[in-house]
Amino acid sequence: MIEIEGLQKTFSAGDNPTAALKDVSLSIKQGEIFGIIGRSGAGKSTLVRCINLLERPSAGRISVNGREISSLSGAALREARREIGMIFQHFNLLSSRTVFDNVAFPLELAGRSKAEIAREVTPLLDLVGLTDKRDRYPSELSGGQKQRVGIARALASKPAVLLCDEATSALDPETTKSILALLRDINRKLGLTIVLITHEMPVIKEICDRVAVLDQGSVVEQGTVFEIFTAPQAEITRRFVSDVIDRPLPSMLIERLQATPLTQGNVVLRIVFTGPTANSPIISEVVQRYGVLLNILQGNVEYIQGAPYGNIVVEAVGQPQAVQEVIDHIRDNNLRVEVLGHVADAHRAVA
Ligand SMILES: Nc1ncnc2c1ncn2[C@@H]1O[C@H](COP(=O)(O)OP(=O)(O)OP(=O)(O)O)[C@@H](O)[C@H]1O
Repeated sequence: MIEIEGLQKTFSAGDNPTAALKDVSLSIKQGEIFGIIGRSGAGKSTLVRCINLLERPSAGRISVNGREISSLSGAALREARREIGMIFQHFNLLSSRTVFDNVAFPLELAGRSKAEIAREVTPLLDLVGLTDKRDRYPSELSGGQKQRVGIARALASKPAVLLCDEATSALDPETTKSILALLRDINRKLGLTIVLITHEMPVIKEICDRVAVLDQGSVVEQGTVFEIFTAPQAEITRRFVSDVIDRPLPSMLIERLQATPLTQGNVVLRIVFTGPTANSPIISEVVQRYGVLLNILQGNVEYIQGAPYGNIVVEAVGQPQAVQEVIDHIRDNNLRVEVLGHVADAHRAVA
């Protein structure tokens, strides 16, 4: 649905040009929800604005729904833009127009008759759950309701693609969830391709199918949301992911944790179970086979795209040789295991 090849964007303000995008290539499939995550200044807004040509690329090619848009201008560009809806962090509604008239606005611009407009707008208000607010003004709506108007307005032109520029960043967590659920619903009902940019990993985890990580104008990593969460490669991706799924270690454990082995001590391990390994009975297996006790200090299971991701921290009580065999055994079974440190054996940790 969207093909981006070698996209570059340099802003030349004064003597210091800023390379906002450096050779970005992405391929976004029809019907998927594709997330683009990055820190502030990574180039996310510039990228999404290039997709509908609100910004002109300095180099590279962008095609949307089979049409190369990077070379279009005038009427051809306006026509191509109708295929690309957009919603914004601050909604960008017209304050002097009612909910109905905001949603009707793009249809009025396209010269549609009053009867046609009423026929199109009414089901859209129903879709976003705002039928009872049709005659209200934006100032009378909550943030979540305003974003619902923004979504209905974007859908009025029947776009093939919906671009979401930090669409939930101004909303509280509960409203964010309801807007994300609405976007997922629209994606499924209409088969709409959605590109969502955010700096919030929980948003990616909640609804995206695939994700690209943007850092300093370059895509440093991309993959399915499950791949990115369970096996992040780039350092920045690891940080984004650990903010969401690695619970901080309990302070009582951090205080006891030492970097080097102790003569009378035990090893603290983090074991990560993903996908098919999440249900394997590895803990009871190693306890029986190697005679090492695993005292669970912390544990949780997350569900990412419906697949389990388990993460437990254990204190391994046993002979060093046997503990090493446990680590090797866990690795041989394709689970991730990491030595977090060592603790004295005298007290048992409580999490
Ligand atoms: N119109 C502009 N003129 C000059 N520089 C710009 C312009 N727009 C963006 N930039 C620069 O391009 C870089 C990328 O900015 P961009 O807004 O795309 O980042 P972002 O990832 O969306 O950040 P944020 O999450 O803070 O919105 C930044 O260094 C920014 O200062």
